[in-house]
Amino acid sequence: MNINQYLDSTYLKTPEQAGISNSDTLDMVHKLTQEAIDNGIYAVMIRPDYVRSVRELLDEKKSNVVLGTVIGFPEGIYDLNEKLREAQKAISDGADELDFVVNYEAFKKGDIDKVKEEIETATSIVLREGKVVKWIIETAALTDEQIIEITQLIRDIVLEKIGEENAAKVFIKSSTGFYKTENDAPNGANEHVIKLMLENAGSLPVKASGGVRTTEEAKKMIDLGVKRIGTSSALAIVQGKEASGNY
Ligand SMILES: O=C[C@H](O)COP(=O)(O)O
Repeated sequence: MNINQYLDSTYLKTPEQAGISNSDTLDMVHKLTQEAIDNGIYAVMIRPDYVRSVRELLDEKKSNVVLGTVIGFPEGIYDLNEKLREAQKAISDGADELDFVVNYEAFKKGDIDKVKEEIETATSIVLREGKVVKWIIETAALTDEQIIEITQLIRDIVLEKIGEENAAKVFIKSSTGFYKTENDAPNGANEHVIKLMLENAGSLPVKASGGVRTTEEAKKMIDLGVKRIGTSSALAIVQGKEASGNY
């Protein structure tokens, strides 16, 4: 098992969240990218603001590290047009993969038509551009029943409306890593929620993200059947070190 090829190495904090300047954030993102190049990590996952610059760096280094970004991050509540504008810009800036936060608040309120529309429309557009799409469902905000229901909803839209031949390019992803739970309870990927997702995703691949910190945890996720892991501890994972999140 080559764990490195399962990893999306992420840096998703805004300068304000990290308490650093925009240019220091850009330096962090470039450092993350160079580490991915040097360690054969599959992808880097960064905020849309930095896509163009990282594309230039990857092209300059003739690297085939995949470039991913996040859309509607982290709350998922932007309306569809705003998400599509952000996605189109990210694609024209050079992103290969787009991780959308699903409007899980609308889903929880029962506004299923709104959620269906964004999944179907955005997925079609991203696939038409030849890119990969991932839907972040934010498991920590959902009950088990809701995790099952939204996983099945994404699966059914893809299989029935988009086409099974595209299923491998549409991931269902667990978490943003930014959701605040009461008492700082774990808010990301864990065996229980990942199993629920895998059992209900059909032929769609699952990406585990949020709180994956060690090589052992990463291996566990791969053994369960995930096809990708999003983590801000990618370097520690490939080096077999304990981490509290490199970034
Ligand atoms: O999409 C990936 C997540 O933001 C990673 O979360 P993490 O910082 O807990 O590893």
